Amino acid sequence: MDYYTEFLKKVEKPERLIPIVSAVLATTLTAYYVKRIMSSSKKVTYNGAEEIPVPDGAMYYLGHIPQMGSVPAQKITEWHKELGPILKVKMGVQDWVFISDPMIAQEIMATQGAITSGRPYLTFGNGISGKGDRGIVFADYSRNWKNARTAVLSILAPKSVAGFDTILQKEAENSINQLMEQTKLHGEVYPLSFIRLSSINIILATAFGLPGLSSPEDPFYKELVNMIETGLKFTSIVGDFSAYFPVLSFLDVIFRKERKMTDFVENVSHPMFRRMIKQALESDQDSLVKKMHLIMEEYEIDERNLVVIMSEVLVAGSDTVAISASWTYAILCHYPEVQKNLADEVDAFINKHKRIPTFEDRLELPYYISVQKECLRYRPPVYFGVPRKASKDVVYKNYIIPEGTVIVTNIHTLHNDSKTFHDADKFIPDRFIQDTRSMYASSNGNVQNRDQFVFGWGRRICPGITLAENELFNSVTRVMARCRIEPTLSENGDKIYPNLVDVNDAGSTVSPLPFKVRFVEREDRVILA
Ligand code: HEM
Repeated sequence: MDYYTEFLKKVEKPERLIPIVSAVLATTLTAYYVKRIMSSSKKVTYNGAEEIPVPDGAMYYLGHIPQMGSVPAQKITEWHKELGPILKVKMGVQDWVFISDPMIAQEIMATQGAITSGRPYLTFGNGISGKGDRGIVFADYSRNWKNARTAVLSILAPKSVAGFDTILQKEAENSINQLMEQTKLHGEVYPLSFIRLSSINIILATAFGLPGLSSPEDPFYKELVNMIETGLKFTSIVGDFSAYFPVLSFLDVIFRKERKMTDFVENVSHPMFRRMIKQALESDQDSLVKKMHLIMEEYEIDERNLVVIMSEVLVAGSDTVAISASWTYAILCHYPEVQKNLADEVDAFINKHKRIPTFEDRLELPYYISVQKECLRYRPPVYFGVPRKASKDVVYKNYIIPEGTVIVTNIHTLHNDSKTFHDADKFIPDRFIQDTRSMYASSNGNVQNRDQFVFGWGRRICPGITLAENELFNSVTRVMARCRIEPTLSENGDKIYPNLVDVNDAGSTVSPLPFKVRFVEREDRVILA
């Protein structure tokens, strides 16, 4: 928004815009002619290749961006309905290929993964924070990325995550206590900040071996949230517009884009992570940092790379889970009968085993498994995942996806496709009742039987699936054991339910609009706590 604010200040004095507008026009025209000359000379042709369908109305240089509205995935879903499961959209000067069919996604993103596992260049992720091919999330498909990923997987793989069970259970318990306390104190609670606190605490504990923070008011929590939000802003289209509209890159100089990003990285974010890594190494607790430290030399990870990897793990691993849990609570609030079934299932487990279930016991809770999968399907926390880039020309049937094209699976379309999910627009809690596979197993298994698409594909599939699944399991089953999620009440006593229709699309994540609910202690609970 900084850029906009500064831009608007200039708009208030239109005469100051004249040089900018003239430069845009001049550069745009030059770019147009250069591009025409280049595209006529550089075009690679394949005999018999068909054009990938392109929606109408692309504007010169802006492409389809002006048509996309505040939730681009919804527009792309409309285009898929009209043009089929694979289409090409102009994002500024970049070509993005969108895929809405699981079989096609599997073929392109996984089977042909050797040439589709790159990431597009982003000024912040690649040029400034991860410069020198460091990091994991934004790093291009390279030896450095492979080393970083192997190191991260050594602690996020299912067996390693089991070692964090106690921490995960304690955090879930703390979070529920806070949600219930807030409800008692204020009559209602806005759950996202408490859930977010819990998911940040889990990363602090597992990745850094650091103690959890007790409240969203904690200054360090606020620092971390600011760090996460600023990083996300810098990687969004608004924050990095010259990646999409290179002709406007001179505005970066005016708005000091790179300078701001560098200041943030060198003076705020990296120093903070260096401090956290130092604390982690001095702590008695086991952690991802300690494990990484031991294998850094073997995997050629230098000190700056460790800082980048750890900052990306914190960002990738906290908001995604918090938003998934928020959606789950928002949805369950609308379905008291589903809450009742979940509570009955958890109660039956507690009566039988005289303890609360843990993730290891998940097979005894098939209804919970189904409901959680359905919540992720019905309202996924991400629509585009993390975009990929073709590192060579990709051939799919009669189509060619040229080298350098950005490739995205549109989870919004895929989850709303009635060929993949019957009555896709309905919340059907027992949709997955026959399928108790873990999300990890389902995401990595045969695509024909796959029921999870939110974690991506192939070589770059999310390495945090089991941690995410474990966190959600502990939180949701514990909430159901202890309380009911109820709507808030207006002054007249009318019930106010969370909005499940409109979303807050932040680019990398899609969360519910801010909502309040009540976590009301169940009088018929079978645990006392
Ligand atoms: C519900 C929660 C989560 C969702 C929906 C999610 C989703 C995703 C998606 C779609 C990708 C891109 C995959 C691709 O390119 O095909 C990804 C990558 C990644 N995720 Fe997650 N994620 C979640 C939780 C986590 C957690 C808990 C962690 C770690 C603590 C994590 C760490 C990462 C990392 C490091 C990458 C980059 C992998 C790479 O580029 O090789 N994620 N995630």
